[in-house]
Amino acid sequence: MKGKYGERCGQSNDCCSWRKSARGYRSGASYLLNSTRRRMARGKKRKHRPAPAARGEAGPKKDARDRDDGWVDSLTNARFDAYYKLQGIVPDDEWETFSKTAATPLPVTFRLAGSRIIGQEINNIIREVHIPALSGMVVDGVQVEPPKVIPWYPGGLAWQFNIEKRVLRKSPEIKKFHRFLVYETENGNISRQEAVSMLPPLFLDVEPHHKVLDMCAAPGSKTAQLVEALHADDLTLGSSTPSGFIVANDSNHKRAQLLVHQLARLPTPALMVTNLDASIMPNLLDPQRRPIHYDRILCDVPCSGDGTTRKNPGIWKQWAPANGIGLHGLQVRILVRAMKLLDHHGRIVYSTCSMNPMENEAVIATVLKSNSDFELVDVSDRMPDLVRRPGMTTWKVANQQLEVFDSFEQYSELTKNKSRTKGAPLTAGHFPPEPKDAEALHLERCMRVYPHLQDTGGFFVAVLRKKADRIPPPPKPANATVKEEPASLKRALSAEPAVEPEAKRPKLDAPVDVPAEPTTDVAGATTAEPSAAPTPVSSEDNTGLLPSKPPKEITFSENPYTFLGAENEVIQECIKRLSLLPSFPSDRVFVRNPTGQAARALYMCNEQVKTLILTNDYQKIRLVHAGVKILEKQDAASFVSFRILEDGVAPILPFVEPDTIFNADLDVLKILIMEYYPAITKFEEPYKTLFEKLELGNALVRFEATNTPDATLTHSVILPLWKSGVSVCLMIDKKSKSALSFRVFGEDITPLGQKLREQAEAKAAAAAEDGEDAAPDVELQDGDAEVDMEAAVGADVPIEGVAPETSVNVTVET
Ligand SMILES: C[S@@+](CC[C@H](N)C(=O)[O-])C[C@H]1O[C@@H](n2cnc3c(N)ncnc32)[C@H](O)[C@@H]1O
Repeated sequence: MKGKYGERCGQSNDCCSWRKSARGYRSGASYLLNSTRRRMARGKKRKHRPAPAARGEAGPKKDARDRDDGWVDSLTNARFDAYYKLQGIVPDDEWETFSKTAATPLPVTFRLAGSRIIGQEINNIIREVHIPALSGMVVDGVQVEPPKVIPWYPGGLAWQFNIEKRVLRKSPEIKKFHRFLVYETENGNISRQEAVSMLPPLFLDVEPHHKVLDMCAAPGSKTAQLVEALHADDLTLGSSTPSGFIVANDSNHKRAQLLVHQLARLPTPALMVTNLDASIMPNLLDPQRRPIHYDRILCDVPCSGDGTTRKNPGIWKQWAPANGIGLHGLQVRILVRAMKLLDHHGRIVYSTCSMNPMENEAVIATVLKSNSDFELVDVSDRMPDLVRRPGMTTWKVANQQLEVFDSFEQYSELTKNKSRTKGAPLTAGHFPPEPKDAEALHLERCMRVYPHLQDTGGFFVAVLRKKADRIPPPPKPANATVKEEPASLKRALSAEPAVEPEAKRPKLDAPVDVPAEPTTDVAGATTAEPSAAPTPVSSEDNTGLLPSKPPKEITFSENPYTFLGAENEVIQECIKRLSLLPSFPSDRVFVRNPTGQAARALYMCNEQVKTLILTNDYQKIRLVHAGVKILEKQDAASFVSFRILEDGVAPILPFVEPDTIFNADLDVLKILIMEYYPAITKFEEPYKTLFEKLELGNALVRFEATNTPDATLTHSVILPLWKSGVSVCLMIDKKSKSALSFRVFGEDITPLGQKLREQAEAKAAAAAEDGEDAAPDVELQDGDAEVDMEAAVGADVPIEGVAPETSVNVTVET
């Protein structure tokens, strides 16, 4: 949140408020409104507190943006009000509701993620088990609203839930629902995401064969939706290999790593994660060294985030007109670069969580005026249940002091003798188009969503594509060499005239018409071996607000990507030991370490990602991740073998000799869930003998769909197992186990679940003895689940070095 505006967009849970816990980034799994309420309450307290001077204290050092004025008052900001009233973003008679809603906490929203089968199953559990249990409930005299389906989200797969911690503490049914949500979120089957943030990927219409670029992707909630769309044909996520791919990019290295971490919940061989400045995103090359053009590009750009005040009350304090003005330049450059990278028949979705026309329509108008090949797509017939307002066709341009300028010429005239104007300087691009131009641009085709329309955050979405009559006929057969782009093209978006004359461009705003172009050739390495020194990605500050400082992160120290090849002896060994079919795509398996040896983990990617890795220098494209980890070396006491990781089951399954997968029943599953390493003697026949006869090492076990009085498995699942001398171990992540346990047995019967229950019971008993109300159940909030589970597992030393892995998701047989 601190510092760069480019990183501050306020998409809260799915974006900037993912906080770092002791072990890493918190997962955002809290389903309570308490933290927001707490912050808001703190804001309210401050409001009534006398000023430090009045209390005889030295006041805090003031932030540069609220130094001058007294515009800010906890959950309101008079300048925000004045600015948006000036813009007339809502009719006068709606202002009150708009502004009140923008200052109240946001309801919790989530969507079913991952695969169709599991998504549907979990949705059914919500509908059939939890909604009835939560309906008609009254806590402390207050009627509790059960979760509601978000009406515009396809398939009824997204929900909204308004619940306070106070209420949760008092109701076992809500506690149970809360825990269910936490587990399924940890497991990647539910994504807690702000409702409006779900919109851009829906309008992008990604299909499994598409080449997709997500330019500003971290922390990745929208990329996750794109991954799901790419795998739309799968019943289980990852059970097919899409022919398309996704390049997910973020210029902030830490956030790019966070993106990798988040996307591990949705393992796909079709993913690449890069760490580049999107405004100068280099071309990836195909094997003929032609630039790749994408079918779909998402530009969810860094923004001031003033649509997220309901989740980030801090925005009230920081809000100032200069924020949007300063970001405009970077936003234009990112979108211009996207237009350059788009395939003729492709589409771009541009989005912000800001309501400011400077960051929205002014950006769209600027890029459309500079490139008449593009147009806004009319999507008004899509998602009819989504209440929205059309884009603004004109707006007011005001500086930090809310002085309004009629035109860029007037502004230039008034400021020409001033060596420095206060706040970010204005450019011609900030001003609305002439009415006649505005009509041709169809800015009304943009979409605006305001908080009060359907109890959400504020959001902006625009869909762009090339005009049909500007799409050139298909090219002649490709020439093997790439023609160097003429210098003029390197400087400008296209042959279109510049947006504004160079002389008029204020120095602090990066030029919109001359986006810094990368060199076309980023190729070079044909293997994963490093071939070039790390290249700085940008000399610009990525906030777009201030003159550039040297970028902090110019080094790149990722391991190379080395494809092993079918002849590799480790691959041969894996094929033999894991009973893989001859069709197993050995040529798409790679390792990531400096030596190129199959030392620990093996990864798999699809054909397209492989080609891109081999054709482009991974260092120059700053490739931080690709594909999915499928196999990992397991050092057992008597032998060393690779085992199939949980994430690897779906991609490997089509290549496993079917007869080697054995069936077991839910009693077996129960034992495998209740204990980490149950002794073989604990199983009834015929499984005891079956496990005894099983070869040491990796195995796959199938549990068929079953309905018994105590347990329900709605679809068949295949899970990895490890057989050691005297025990067997279900090799799935502890969170996956808990979630599976909840789904099948109705409660968490894992060792950790048992421990948490005992703790809760002990607390309740102690409280009862002291004559207090029953203590709350152990709560799993942001990050807590991870830490608790880790602690519990730490006590359970694995037999023969078999450690539960950290990946997620169960695999469904298709
Ligand atoms: C609005 S957030 C993206 C949210 C993301 N799409 C999601 O749904 O989770 C904007 C992101 O842009 C990144 N960013 C800022 N400047 C950038 C640039 N020049 N190029 C690429 N990414 C940039 C920030 O690090 C931040 O993660």
